[in-house]
Amino acid sequence: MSTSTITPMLPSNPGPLSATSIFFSLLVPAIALFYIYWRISRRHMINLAEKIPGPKGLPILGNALEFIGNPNEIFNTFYKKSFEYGRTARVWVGPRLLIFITDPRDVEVILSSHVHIDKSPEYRFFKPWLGDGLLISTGQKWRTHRKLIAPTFHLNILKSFIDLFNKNSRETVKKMEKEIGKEFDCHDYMSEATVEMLLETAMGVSKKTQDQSCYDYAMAVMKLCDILHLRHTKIWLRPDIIFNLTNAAKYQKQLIQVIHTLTRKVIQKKKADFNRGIRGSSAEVPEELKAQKHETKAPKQSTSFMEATSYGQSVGLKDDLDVDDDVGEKKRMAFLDLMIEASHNGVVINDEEIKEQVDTIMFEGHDTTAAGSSFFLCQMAAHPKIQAKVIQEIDEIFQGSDRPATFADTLEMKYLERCLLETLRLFPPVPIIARQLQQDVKLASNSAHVLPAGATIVIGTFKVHRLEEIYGPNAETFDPDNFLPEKAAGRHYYSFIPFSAGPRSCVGRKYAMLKLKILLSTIMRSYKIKSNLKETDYKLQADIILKRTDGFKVILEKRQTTVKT
Ligand code: HEM
Repeated sequence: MSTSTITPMLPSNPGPLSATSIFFSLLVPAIALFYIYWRISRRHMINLAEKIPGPKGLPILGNALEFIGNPNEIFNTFYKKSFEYGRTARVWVGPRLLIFITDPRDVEVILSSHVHIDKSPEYRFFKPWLGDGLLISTGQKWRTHRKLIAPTFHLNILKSFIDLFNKNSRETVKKMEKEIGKEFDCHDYMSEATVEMLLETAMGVSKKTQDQSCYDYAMAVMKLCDILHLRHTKIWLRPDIIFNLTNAAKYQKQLIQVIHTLTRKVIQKKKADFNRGIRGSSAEVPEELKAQKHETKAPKQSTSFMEATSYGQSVGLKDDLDVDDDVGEKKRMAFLDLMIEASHNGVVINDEEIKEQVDTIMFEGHDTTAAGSSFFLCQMAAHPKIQAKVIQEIDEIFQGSDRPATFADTLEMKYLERCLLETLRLFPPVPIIARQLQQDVKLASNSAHVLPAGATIVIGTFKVHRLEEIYGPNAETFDPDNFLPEKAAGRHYYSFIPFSAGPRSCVGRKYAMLKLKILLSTIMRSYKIKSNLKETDYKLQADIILKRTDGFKVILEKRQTTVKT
C-alpha cells in the first residue's frame, strides 16, 4: 500500500475569514430575525391590511419592485393598477404599509378630521429644504402657525394684489413675444411668472431688488423635486445613511443653497423695509395698470360651489380661509409683513421659523400654480372649440379695451373658471395627498375595511377626479360643463379636491384662483394657443407635483386684440 493512499486527505488551509464573508453570513440571519420580529410586533397592522385587496408582494421587499422605471412608467403602472383593486388598495413598500383610498366618502373621513392631520414619513425628505414649515409640521406648532398664516390669504388682502398680478401678467405676455410661431415649453414662463408674483405680493418685495433670477430659483426647485421623487420611489435611497453617500445628495445640497439664498435675501430685504416703517409691497405698479379706477360693479358675495372654490367658502368643504372678522379689516397684513411683525415679540414665530414658512409658501405657491397654468394652456391648445369660447367670454368682458382686469372681471370669467376647474380636475397639480394614521379608522364605504394605525393613507386625488361613478362614462374627457353649477351641486364635496379640504386644506386656494384668472386671461387677450399634440400624447409624471415629462409644448399666435405691454 503506498503511503499516499493511507495519508488522510487534509483540508486545504481556509485562510482567515474575510470581513465580507462574515458580514454576509451574519446579514441573512439578521434580516430573517428582523423580519420575524417585525411580523410579530406589527401583527395587528398586518392582519387588518390582509383584509384590504392589493397586489401580492415579495417577503421583506413587499411591492417595492413595482416602483421601478422612469417617472412616467411608474405613473402609468400605478394608474393602470388602480383599476384592478377597487376604491381601496394596499401596497407594501418594504415594511411600510401604504393604503390608497379613492372613495369620496372615505376621503372625507380622513381630510375632514382634526385628528388625522399628521403627514406621512415621506415628507421628511423635504426637511432640509422646508424645515418644519406649514406643509410638514403637525400638532401644536402646525395649529399655531396655521392660525397665524391663513388670514394673510384673506380675500381682502388678495384684492390688494390685483395690480401686481396685472403688471406681472403683462410682463409675461411681453417675455413670451419672442416665442410667437415657435413650439416652446410654456412651463418655463409660468414658473418664472409665478415666482415673481409671489415675491411681489405675499413676500412684498420688488423682484428688481433680487439679484438672483426667479427662473434659476424655479429650476432649482424642479430639480430638487426630481431628487425627492427618486427617494420616494427607490426604497434603497430612503435611509439618510445611504442617500448621503450618493451624488444626488451632493447635488441636493447645491440646489438647496440656491433656494435658500433667495429666501434669505427676501427676508433680509423685507426686514430692512419693515425697520424703515414700510408696510405692504414695495413693488411699483404703473398708474395705468391700477385696477381700482376701472372697478365699477360691487362684487357680490356668493357661496355657490364654483364661486366657493374660487373665493368663497362652500358648505361641504369647510376650512379656515374665511374666518372672518376675528381680525379687524385694518389689521389684515400680507404674509411676510405679518410674519415679521409677529416675530418682533418672538413668541409666536422666531427667525428660523419665518424662513421655514417663507420656503414653504415660495414652493407651494409657485410650483402648483405653474403646473396648473401650464396644463390650462395645453388644454386650450388641445381643444380649439373650447378655447374659442374662452376668448369670446374675455372679449365680451373687455370689449377691445386695454384696461387691466378687475376683481369684478374675474367674477365674470365664468367659462374660463369652468375650464380652469376642469383642468384642475383632470390634472390636479398635487396628484396625491398622504397622511400617517395614529389610530385605526373604519372606512365609510365598507365597514369591513379598517385602516390600521401606523399605515400611510394615500388619497389618490388624480384617480378620485376621474371616477366614472361620479363624472360619468366620459370621466376622462375634458368637459368644462362638468362645472356647470347644476352638475357640480349633485356631487359629493370630496369628489373634487385639487386644494385638499378640511383643516389642512391649501391656504393659497383663493390666491391661486385669483392669480390664475388674471394671468391666463391676460395671456389669452393677446395670444391664441396652438399645439401639434393631443391630450392623449401627454406623458405624465407625478413627482410631488404633476408634470409632463414631454414638457408643456405650445405654439403662440398673436391675436388682433392684445394687451399693451
Ligand atoms: C393651483 C394651485 C394650488 C394647488 C392645486 C394647491 C394644492 C394644495 C394641496 C392639495 C395641499 C394639501 C397638501 C397635503 O396635504 O399634502 C396644499 C397645501 C398647502 N398649500 Fe397649496 N395649492 C396651490 C396653490 C398654493 C398657493 C398659491 C399657496 C401660497 C401662496 C399655497 C400654499 C399651501 C400651503 C402653505 C399648504 C400647507 C397647508 C397646511 O398643511 O396647513 N398653495 N395645497
